[in-house]
Amino acid sequence: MIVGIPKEIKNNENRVAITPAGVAALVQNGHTVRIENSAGLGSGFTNEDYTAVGAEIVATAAEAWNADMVMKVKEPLPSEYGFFREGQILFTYLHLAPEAELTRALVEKKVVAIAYETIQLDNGALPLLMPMSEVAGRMSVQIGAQFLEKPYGGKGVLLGGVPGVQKGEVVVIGGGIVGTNAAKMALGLGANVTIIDVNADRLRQLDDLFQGRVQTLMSNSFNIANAVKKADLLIGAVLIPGARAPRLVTEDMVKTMAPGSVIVDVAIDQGGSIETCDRVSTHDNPTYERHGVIHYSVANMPGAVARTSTLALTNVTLPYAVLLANKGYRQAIAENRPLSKGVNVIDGKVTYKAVADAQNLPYTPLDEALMVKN
Ligand SMILES: NC(=O)C1=CN([C@@H]2O[C@H](COP(=O)(O)OP(=O)(O)OC[C@H]3O[C@@H](n4cnc5c(N)ncnc54)[C@H](O)[C@@H]3O)[C@@H](O)[C@H]2O)C=CC1
Ligand SMILES: CC(=O)C(=O)O
Repeated sequence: MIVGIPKEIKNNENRVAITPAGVAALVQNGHTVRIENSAGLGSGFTNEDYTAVGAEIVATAAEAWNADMVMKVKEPLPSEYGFFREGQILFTYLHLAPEAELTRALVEKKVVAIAYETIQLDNGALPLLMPMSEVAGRMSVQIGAQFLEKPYGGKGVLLGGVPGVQKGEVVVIGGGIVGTNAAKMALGLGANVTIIDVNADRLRQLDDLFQGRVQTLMSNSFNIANAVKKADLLIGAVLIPGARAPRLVTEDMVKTMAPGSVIVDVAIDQGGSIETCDRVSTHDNPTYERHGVIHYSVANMPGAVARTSTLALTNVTLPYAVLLANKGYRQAIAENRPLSKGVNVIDGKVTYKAVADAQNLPYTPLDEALMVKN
């Protein structure tokens, strides 16, 4: 199989979908890997690092997209839709729920669109989302701490306080991977931390994990309103896999926050969990203000720490890429249930229910979509 690796084009997206170790594994399995010129530089990998293990370097995006399987990091942008072709495997983060235009293009071009973020183990874990959620969760606190500083427009609060002075209040909504990693960092800085989740068992686990050093709260609008009011730093970290993020923090709640407080809505890639996070921001221009509160809603946070993120991401994507390349998508998804959950669009049909529901499109179960072709 020919595997294509285009250079990422999203704002400040410095990650790349494959490392030299990944190229070596695919080449050893008899595949051809085409990498767009300088695609790895943002993560510290040169063309020579790739050619040394058998990759071909191609000059243009069109040549990298001319492949049986295209591996990327972020969702394709409109300038890339023209490269799609029928039956091509696209293996990347897609976050289709808030992306009507991209979903339409994948359906129309009959791409086999496999989303990293919906590959799911039988225990519910999302193994290809997890490492980037670890990164973004950890980053959310360092970013929040920076924007709380006066020169960055914040209220001038040090999250850890100092002896004799109140600590900062960090409120995290969603106690999964992002939320847990945010809490670890916030506790490390010495802040007071509250985690809100809808899953009572998860709250129990978090209480055990942090040995009572975080305040856990059940997610409901009463508890959220009270917590948001006192937050110096509010972090949005909820997820319902594949679905548009639930809007849990209303504009009225944001109005109760003190001026110069900071919101980091990590869940913006699924449409955002805070009503006033009404746009996706970029690393170039990451913040905007609503009701005196600084809002940060960058959808590719890990792209800023690309070396760490590329290594962490490709550790988990490579085994699935090798499986897809060796067996072809039909056999690979028939044999591997977690991988089959990653299939969002196939043969012009939306096969992930939460995506179909979010887009008001017909939903076709994967078995049915595959049967039609047989
Ligand atoms: N902006 C960025 O650069 C990045 C964004 N993300 C995004 O961060 C979000 C969170 O990801 P993970 O932590 O990996 O997900 P996760 O599945 O590990 O955790 C989500 C948590 O949200 C909770 N939840 C669901 N509905 C809720 C509600 N109504 N109230 C309170 N809690 C609720 C769940 O019980 C779960 O504990 C996702 O949208 C993910 O795509 C992840 C990495 C990078
Ligand atoms: C998860 C995701 O969308 C990212 O790492 O950019």
